[in-house]
Amino acid sequence: MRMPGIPDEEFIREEKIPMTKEEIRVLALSKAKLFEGAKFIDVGSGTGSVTVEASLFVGEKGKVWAIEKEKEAVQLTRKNVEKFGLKNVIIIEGEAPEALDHINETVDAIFIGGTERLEEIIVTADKKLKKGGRIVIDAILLETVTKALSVLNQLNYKTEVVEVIVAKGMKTSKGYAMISRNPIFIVYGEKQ
Ligand SMILES: C[S@@+](CC[C@H](N)C(=O)[O-])C[C@H]1O[C@@H](n2cnc3c(N)ncnc32)[C@H](O)[C@@H]1O
Repeated sequence: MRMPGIPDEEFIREEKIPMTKEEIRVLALSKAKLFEGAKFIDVGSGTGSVTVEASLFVGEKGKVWAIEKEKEAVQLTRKNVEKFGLKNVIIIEGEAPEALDHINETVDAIFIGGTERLEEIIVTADKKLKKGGRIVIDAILLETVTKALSVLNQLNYKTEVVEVIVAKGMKTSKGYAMISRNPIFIVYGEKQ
């Protein structure tokens, strides 16, 4: 088991594919309440950074599905999964919610970083989630936050939202300058 918090520099990156930043991954996976042996779905895997962190944390007895609709991002997820030598990851090229139908097991937590068609994704994700499991959504837009909360509340989830504002120190000749990371919202709900 490896705790989340891999430095961003350790991932293979591509400029046009956005990555969930290290500090946000740590918080989001903590809100997902992952544990060793857990089953986890990453919707909109992008670079694969969340998939990689989750895979290392749940370990060999756990399982991670990475869903991504863009071919280039799928390839990047695959490169990072290979770089970290992960054997418990299944990559699904396709668009959620339909791509979720390729998963024939119930899981312990679902992370949604790709928020196109969010409402439909949450409703389908709910059917794949065990009771007591969590759906965690990263959002930049206020509208995404209100939509996520509204759908989760309609499904009777116990919901929370946090706004995360992080600044990371950059070493300069005069000392450390704190450079802001984009603020982000993490919405999460627990299935009752
Ligand atoms: C903000 S990025 C995710 C970043 C990712 N967590 C990472 O760390 O690299 C959003 C990704 O979700 C994908 N996406 C958006 N909506 C999707 C959907 N409905 N189904 C599958 N992928 C989706 C986009 O193609 C994009 O790669």
